[in-house]
Amino acid sequence: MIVLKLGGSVVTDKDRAETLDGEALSRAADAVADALESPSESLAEGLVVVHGGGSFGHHNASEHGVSTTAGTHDPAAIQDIHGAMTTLNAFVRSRLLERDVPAVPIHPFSVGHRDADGELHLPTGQVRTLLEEGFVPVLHGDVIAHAGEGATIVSGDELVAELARALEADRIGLCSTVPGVLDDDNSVIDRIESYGTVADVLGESEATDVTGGMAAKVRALLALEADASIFGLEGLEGFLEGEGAGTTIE
Ligand SMILES: Nc1ncnc2c1ncn2[C@@H]1O[C@H](COP(=O)(O)OP(=O)(O)OP(=O)(O)O)[C@@H](O)[C@H]1O
Ligand SMILES: C=C(C)CCOP(=O)(O)O
Repeated sequence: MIVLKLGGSVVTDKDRAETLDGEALSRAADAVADALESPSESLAEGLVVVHGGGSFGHHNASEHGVSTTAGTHDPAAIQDIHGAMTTLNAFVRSRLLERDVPAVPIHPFSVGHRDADGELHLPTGQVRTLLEEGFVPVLHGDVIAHAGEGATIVSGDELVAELARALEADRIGLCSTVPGVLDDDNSVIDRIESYGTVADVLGESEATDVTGGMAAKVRALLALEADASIFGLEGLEGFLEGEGAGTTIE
């Protein structure tokens, strides 16, 4: 099966609070729908979609001083962040449903937690069952219970890594606004095998982002068994059809 992340920076306008990039979201939804109509070998075993926050969630988290490690005990802050993310989740699912993709929601705040060491625990029995029943589960970066911290942020990238591990994904794709991981000359790096070789070019996101931008993505993906790809919207269709796209993280 395939775990696909639609970056928040792709499906939203990251510079304007709570604003969708409707055109980009439609393009992504079209690519998913087309691929599911004549699925490649790995896609035939199912697709889990995770989306990030973009201009939904990051602004709220930043305003409340909440990150992946700094938590809050304020229920209003949790409502703000979770509410923004569930709103975006409804938009993403409705675009997919309009194209007959059987998208259904899973909200990480309701099912997962971090322990006192910050490690993420995410039950996946419901994801597996929904996949087996022919659905496309759609998860999202969220606020999440955190022992000793109240609640912190879990990024879509962390969820992708956890789902890929637990469900033994065949392929993992992160669709972002960049065509891949870029080197000093802005050329796409083909393959990354270790963090050390690319650490100097990896940075944070250019927009408000509490979860670490490209550096955090590469770190999370390097820890996985299966190869993962980071690519732009133009690479999504090809990736879902089984082709290589953007940067491969081994
Ligand atoms: N070496 C690099 N190559 C490519 N992008 C980089 C690099 N270093 C930093 N970046 C930044 O990382 C961003 C991608 O990370 P970002 O977290 O914004 O993506 P996303 O997953 O699509 O969005 P979100 O986190 O909202 O879901 C790029 O837009 C770019 O600004
Ligand atoms: C900020 C929140 C709530 C979600 C972050 O998810 P990401 O955009 O995948 O990093």
